[in-house]
Amino acid sequence: MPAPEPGGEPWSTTVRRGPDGALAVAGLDVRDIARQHGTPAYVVDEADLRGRARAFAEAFAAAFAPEAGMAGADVYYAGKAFLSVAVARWVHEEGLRVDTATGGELAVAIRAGVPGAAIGLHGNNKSDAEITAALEHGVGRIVVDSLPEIDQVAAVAARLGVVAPVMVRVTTGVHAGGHEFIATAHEDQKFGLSLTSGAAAKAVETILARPELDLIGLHSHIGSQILDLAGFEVAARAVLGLRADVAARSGHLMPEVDLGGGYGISYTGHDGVPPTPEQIATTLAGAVRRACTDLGTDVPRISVEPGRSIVGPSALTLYTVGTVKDVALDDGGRRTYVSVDGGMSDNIRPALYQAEYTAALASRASDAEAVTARVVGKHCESGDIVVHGVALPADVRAGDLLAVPATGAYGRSMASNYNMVPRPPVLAVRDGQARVLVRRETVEDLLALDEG
Ligand SMILES: Cc1ncc(COP(=O)(O)O)c(C=O)c1O
Ligand SMILES: N[C@@H](CCCC[NH3+])C(=O)O
Repeated sequence: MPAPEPGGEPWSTTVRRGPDGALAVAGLDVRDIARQHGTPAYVVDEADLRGRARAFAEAFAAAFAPEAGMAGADVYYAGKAFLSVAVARWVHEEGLRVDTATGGELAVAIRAGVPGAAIGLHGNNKSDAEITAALEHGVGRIVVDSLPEIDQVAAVAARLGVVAPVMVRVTTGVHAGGHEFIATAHEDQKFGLSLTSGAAAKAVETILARPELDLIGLHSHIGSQILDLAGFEVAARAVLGLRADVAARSGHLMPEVDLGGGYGISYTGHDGVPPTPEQIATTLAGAVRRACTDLGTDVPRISVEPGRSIVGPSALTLYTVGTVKDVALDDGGRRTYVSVDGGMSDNIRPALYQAEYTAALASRASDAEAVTARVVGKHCESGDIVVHGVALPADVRAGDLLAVPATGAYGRSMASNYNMVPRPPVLAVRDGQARVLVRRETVEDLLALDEG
């Protein structure tokens, strides 16, 4: 199938085709972007990203307002999807907090000036150094992921003379998401503490007995790239049930519950309709309200941690076409292999999750007939595929620019230097101007790490 025309998903909101058929992002022609900054490049549509962040902030503020009988909500942008100083600043300016999963992500949020109270720290294997950095910066919450971590956080808090605000990450058994490696709440995996085995309740009890720790709530994250909201409702009911049980046993009604991230997006325009922030917020608010009524508890303050749904649709990757090769298929058909100047080092998702993307000729119009094309990278690996199958004009040739939309999440953040390929820059475009958020790596950067 061909890529849908810009003006709708999976393109970011300001992408358009100009009069001569070339794509522009926020009014800037992709040929100018390529001339000024080279390819491959991740091109972030700043207004689009800010708009998505704002839409989440507004939708959750409305659905969880005290006037709606709720106790408020916080939206944490999950930095693992993509984090840079500018992006952390933008999302914070738009009313979001920042969720970090490592000391590195925490350092970016701190560098961006995000106040500690607006930062959360996750991780299934946090180091003492990461916990220390988080507590020294006064983070609003550390999400505890295992029983040994309770002593670890308590020891660091005691050393620093602070009380650490913690949540317990609960696995609810709800399995959702695009791929097994992406789903995170079923039992047989490394994250969180099981609800059914009693490990989560044990963690709660242990934390309540530690004066160095303040148990602010429970956390559930069920997976990623989820289009159907039903799993979130089931998980919400499960964690709210545990919260009510704990209150009945100990008298401590935790003030907060985090329902995680994981909202799906459109990658190809043919892969289902993603929920809007309003749909997500109202669905979750309804589920929380109903569950708390049934359980006879007050509603908690709710938080969520979307990453992909904020940054994913906001960026495209711009590549230059190199070799084009026609191959015969066993069924008698033909496939055109279009090689681009990047590949699995800038987007590992097709190789890792069989993720589907689409692509469009970006630097010109063509009325050539369409051929079935596979867009591949330049790495020494036959699985180095950027787009498994897409209709492209038959005259696609070396020097053309190709755009792959919806690469803002888990592209640059999971990029590698496989084959000593330097990682592409991240450019932000706004009002016809591009600026570098993260510069292009050079071979010299890579050689600088090599001590000989
Ligand atoms: C704990 C946690 N929160 C938030 C996210 C963000 O997920 P997504 O980018 O799918 O919204 C993830 C990743 O799936 C996660 O593991
Ligand atoms: N990195 C994954 C999702 C995992 C999200 C983090 N828990 C992706 O590209 O889809």
